[in-house]
Amino acid sequence: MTKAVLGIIGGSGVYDLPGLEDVREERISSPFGEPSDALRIGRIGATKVVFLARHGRGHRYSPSDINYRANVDAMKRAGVTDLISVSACGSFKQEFYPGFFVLVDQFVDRTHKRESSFFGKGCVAHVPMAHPVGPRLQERIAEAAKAEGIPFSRGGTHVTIEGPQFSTYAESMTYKGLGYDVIGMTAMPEAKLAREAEITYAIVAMVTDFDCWHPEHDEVDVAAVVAVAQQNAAKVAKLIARVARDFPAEHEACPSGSDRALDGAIMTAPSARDPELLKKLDAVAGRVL
Ligand SMILES: CSC[C@H]1O[C@H](OP(=O)(O)O)[C@H](O)[C@@H]1O
Ligand SMILES: Nc1ncnc2[nH]cnc12
Repeated sequence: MTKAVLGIIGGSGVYDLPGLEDVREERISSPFGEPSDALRIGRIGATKVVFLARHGRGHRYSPSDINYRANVDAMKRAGVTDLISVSACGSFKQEFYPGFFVLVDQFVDRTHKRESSFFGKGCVAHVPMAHPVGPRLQERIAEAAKAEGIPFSRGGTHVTIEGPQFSTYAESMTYKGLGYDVIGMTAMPEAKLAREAEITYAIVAMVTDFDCWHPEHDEVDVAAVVAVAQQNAAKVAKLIARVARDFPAEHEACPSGSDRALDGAIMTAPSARDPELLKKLDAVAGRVL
């Protein structure tokens, strides 16, 4: 039995988690580098909750500069079993308007400048990613959104671009034509790393704009994103508080196998493994190493 600990990574406009009680700050150092900020560790109801501002407080890190590995590793070290990512995104669908929450369950990774695995030379692993979002965790978010009267939809594909620039019109039309639902700059490699760390992952994609494809809306800019993200912050806090209050004491087994993702995933023979890398993997892969 594993005690459930809920992790929250807050994105643009979400640098704190109102409602978190008995809070202490902890700077967790990771062998993969510096997390974006100190973890804020507290509780909501009976659930232990660990909050991290993805870009750091004051929004210091651009999507390409965030140390995603350190962030996820720090969450793992803090005991997080279930991770909810809160992320601002552009929309490719008329019905996903600014203020709407999309509980996406698929990702297309178009990033190219980020460390996207804890594993590598001296310890090679391949985890399954077909179903990157934990359906039970997502169900809990959906139930909470319903109870709080927040307009949301379940399912959808998120394309993660490198940024930091927003997309060109041609890119935007291409993603829309491919049937993608929303666009952001941070969901990948976060979701991949959570899977490698055997943390169940779900994402609340908060629509802030229509990117630049929509004939009746101005192209996206930071002011528009920030204005909507700030309006959404209170809704997000209510949503997370509800999820946390209703969270089970013990981690629920994930139907996608996220909590057992490393079973059989490591290819490198024990005799060929690099002891230095194994040391760094103590938290992420300690269960199987
Ligand atoms: C401020 S606009 C672009 C920025 O906002 C989103 O951040 P996050 O996913 O952390 O909420 C987007 O991915 C970009 O990083
Ligand atoms: N249109 C957009 N493209 C990429 N990231 C975003 N974050 C918020 N809106 C976005």
